[in-house]
Amino acid sequence: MATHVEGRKMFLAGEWIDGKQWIDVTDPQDGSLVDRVPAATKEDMETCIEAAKSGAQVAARMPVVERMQIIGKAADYIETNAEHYARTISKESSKTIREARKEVGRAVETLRLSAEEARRITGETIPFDQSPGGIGKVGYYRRFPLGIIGAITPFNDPLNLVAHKVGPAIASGNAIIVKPATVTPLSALLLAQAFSHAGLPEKILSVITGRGGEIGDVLVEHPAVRMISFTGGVETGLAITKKAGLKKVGMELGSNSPVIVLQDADLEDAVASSVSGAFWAAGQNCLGVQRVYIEDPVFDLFKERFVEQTERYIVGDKQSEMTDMGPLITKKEAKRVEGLVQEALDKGATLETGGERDGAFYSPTVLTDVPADCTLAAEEIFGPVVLLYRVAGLDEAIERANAVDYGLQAGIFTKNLDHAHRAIEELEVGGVMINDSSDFRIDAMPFGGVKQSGLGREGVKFAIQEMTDTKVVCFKLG
Ligand SMILES: NC(=O)c1ccc[n+]([C@@H]2O[C@H](COP(=O)([O-])OP(=O)(O)OC[C@H]3O[C@@H](n4cnc5c(N)ncnc54)[C@H](O)[C@@H]3O)[C@@H](O)[C@H]2O)c1
Ligand SMILES: O=C[C@H](O)CS(=O)(=O)O
Repeated sequence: MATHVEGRKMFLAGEWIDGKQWIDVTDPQDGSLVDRVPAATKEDMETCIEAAKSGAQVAARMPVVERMQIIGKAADYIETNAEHYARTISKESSKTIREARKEVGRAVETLRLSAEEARRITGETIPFDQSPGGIGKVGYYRRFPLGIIGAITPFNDPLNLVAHKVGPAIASGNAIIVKPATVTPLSALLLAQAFSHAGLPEKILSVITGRGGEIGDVLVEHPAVRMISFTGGVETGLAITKKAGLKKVGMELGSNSPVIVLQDADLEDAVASSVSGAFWAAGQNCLGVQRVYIEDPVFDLFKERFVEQTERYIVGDKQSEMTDMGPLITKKEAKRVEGLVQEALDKGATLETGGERDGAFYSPTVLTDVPADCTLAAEEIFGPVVLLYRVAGLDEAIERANAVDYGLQAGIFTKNLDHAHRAIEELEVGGVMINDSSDFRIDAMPFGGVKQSGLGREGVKFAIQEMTDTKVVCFKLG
């Protein structure tokens, strides 16, 4: 039943603003109307940026203790209202209520880390007399906020990945303008609500809802915006970097994550971890396990156990405590994934399980014998599909794992330390998980990819470094 909704307001520079036009936010599992948000105009974005100019001055002058208190209060607010936040994530996105609750917990952690790291934004003294010209001089450097951060975020983690930008920005004395994913804006608006409740001064934070290209370009191209912090697909990332001009860009992009399972692995552990990593958030996970390279002697047993566990997944109503996996974000996305699988089957791949679509739902799918020229072998699937490959040994596994344009994170299951260290050295990724799948992250660790998976690093302390510049000070002694 369509619920009557008043429509949310967007958060422009500390004020809740109605829209002149609206965008429906619908539940991907049944198309029901969840809420409406304003369709911001280019003029709204211009207004936002103008307000952020003074917001940036206020933010930079905020004492660290005040930043810590406000961020901490926002975290408390979310924690107190955790179930409401989780229900909102689960209704507007693909996540089951269980997955959504975990995201809320992580967002609280991300904010608490941001409050902590606000007190650790330090510089250091530099011994200038290490050079002849520096004799009689002393000095140091400090870190200063960039000013205005533009943040553009994806649909799949609609709260925590916004917190990963807003928390560090405020901790480091910046103003920040968030353009959340068009299809999942509600969680970002709830984050703004938490900061509004926490007493964040006006004009420091804006959450402006609307379509990416229309208002995104204004944010990306405006010279007063000193960094674009983007999380999303590589095509969008490339479009943004071409338009951004002379400003910092942080790019957290796509992947096609590999996992290696050697014959000495704890097979049950490898299966359980890889199944979870493959189907979390219906595979709409930048760290999702997409390719598994299994050493020949254990391939058949691994495949048998992997398919068994996959077929136990309960797919259905996101709001049910029993459900393991929900829908993709739209029926169109489910059809895209269906087409990728069909292409592989047409080219000779074997369907071990799954391969069925029902509206926006696509069943957890396992393929083997996938030819190298299939799109899903090299590109990001971003859906609940995983490819199993038989390999002769570690050499072949590493070579094939690296043979794609992405490089976010990888996993390897082995008890052999030499093999683990070889994987650490030779896998072309931003993170290697030993005896875990690629799908592992804590919010404090440096996070990001190489090759087409991104530029720069997030993870609270590392995002703060990206969102600040050093300033050197030198005193010539009398
Ligand atoms: N590396 C990471 O940390 C990470 C995390 C989550 C998701 N992702 C990636 O994000 C992708 C899925 O998310 P998505 O479908 O929301 O990505 P997307 O690129 O379609 O959209 C991301 C954001 O960009 C906006 N946007 C779209 N076109 C734009 C334009 N021309 N100018 C400015 N903004 C524009 C969208 O409105 C949205 O807010 C996947 O590739 C996934 O791997 C990466
Ligand atoms: O989709 C990619 C996310 O960044 C992975 S996580 O949810 O932050 O672990």
